[in-house]
Amino acid sequence: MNPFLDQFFWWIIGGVIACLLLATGIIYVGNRRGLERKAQTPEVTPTVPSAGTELQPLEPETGIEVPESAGSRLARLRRRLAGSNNALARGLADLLARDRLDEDTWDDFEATLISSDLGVGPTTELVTTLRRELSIDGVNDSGQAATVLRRELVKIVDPTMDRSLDLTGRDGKPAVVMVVGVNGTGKTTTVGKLARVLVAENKSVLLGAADTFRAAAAEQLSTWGERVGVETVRGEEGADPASVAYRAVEKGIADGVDVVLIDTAGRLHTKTGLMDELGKVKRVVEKIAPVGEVLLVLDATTGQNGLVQARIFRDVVDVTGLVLTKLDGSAKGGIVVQVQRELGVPVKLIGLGEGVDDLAPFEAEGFVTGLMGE
Ligand SMILES: Nc1nc2c(ncn2[C@@H]2O[C@H](COP(=O)(O)OP(=O)(O)OP(=O)(O)O)[C@@H](O)[C@H]2O)c(=O)[nH]1
Repeated sequence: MNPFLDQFFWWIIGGVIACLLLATGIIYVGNRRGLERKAQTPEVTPTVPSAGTELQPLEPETGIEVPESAGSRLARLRRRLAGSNNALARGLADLLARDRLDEDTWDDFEATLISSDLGVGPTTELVTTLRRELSIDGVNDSGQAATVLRRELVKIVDPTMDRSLDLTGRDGKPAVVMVVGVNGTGKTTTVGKLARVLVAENKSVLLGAADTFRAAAAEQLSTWGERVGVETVRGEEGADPASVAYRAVEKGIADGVDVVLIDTAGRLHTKTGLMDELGKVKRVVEKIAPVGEVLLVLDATTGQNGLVQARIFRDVVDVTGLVLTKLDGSAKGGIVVQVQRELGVPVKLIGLGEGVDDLAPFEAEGFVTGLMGE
């Protein structure tokens, strides 16, 4: 063969092999990046609604979800609370089904209430009142006892407390709601769920990701917002949370939104520096708009520890309302009474699951129905 053609032939072969190697390399690197991205993707609150949650319709043109309407959400969550298979409901039902209310029954009854985190004080008070009421009326029948118990429980949960959220902005400025609490109690999830509730009520909302401590938190919050067409103001990781909160409220004022919801970083109530930082976030925001609500998120499953946290948060940021999360499947609902008494602040919202619309306003009657498993 002509040596020139021979050389040309080998150049072509070499070129083809080089191209193949290059292509394989590109595919390999691409796949690796994809896998790495997947591994780094923050743990976002599940987008799959929990059992019983109706699928949310999408607005066809924007891809934005339309949150569940208030009526349907409340009916569904009431059913969940009432039907929740919690130990207290079972315990009370079991006691009330007994033929006679003797001393042993009362002791078991007291133990059941204490194990639900109702606290020794409220339990003793409740049992004393019940025994007195039942003996005055000569009731020894479990059906009637249930009626009296229900009434007394509602009384100690206190239906007279004002549980409405202050969502009226002052001087034409947006209402500002700050959400605080220790790590992992459900702050970001609550802010996301609350944004959905407000959007469903036709309010314009802006989110402030003042949790600059955990990079994934801002991402998680933005995801919640994007799903319902709500913007999120974010800062760099490690940025001053007070400045992010300030910028969010500033933008909220400029955009004329109804409500700015500020998510803050989870912090241990025992860390003085972090608690001071939280006080600063509130003070800085209040330079431009009053903070109408400071919601303290407590995990219902943490029991007594929740009380200790609540006291310290109250002292630092003047808590105006409590959000009790993870009440689904928790037998510790009695904590509602203790924490309200301790702080003199009402439980305003309850979290009843990981589903996107599993947040309900708290109301004494419905809650007691749930406790009694009715
Ligand atoms: N079962 C149940 N899980 C909940 C509820 N609310 C929140 N969670 C879950 O609790 C976990 C923590 O929620 P987050 O919202 O990330 O908590 P956070 O307080 O913002 O966490 P940090 O930013 O680390 O302080 C998530 O897995 C949520 O899905 C609830 O009402 N019920």
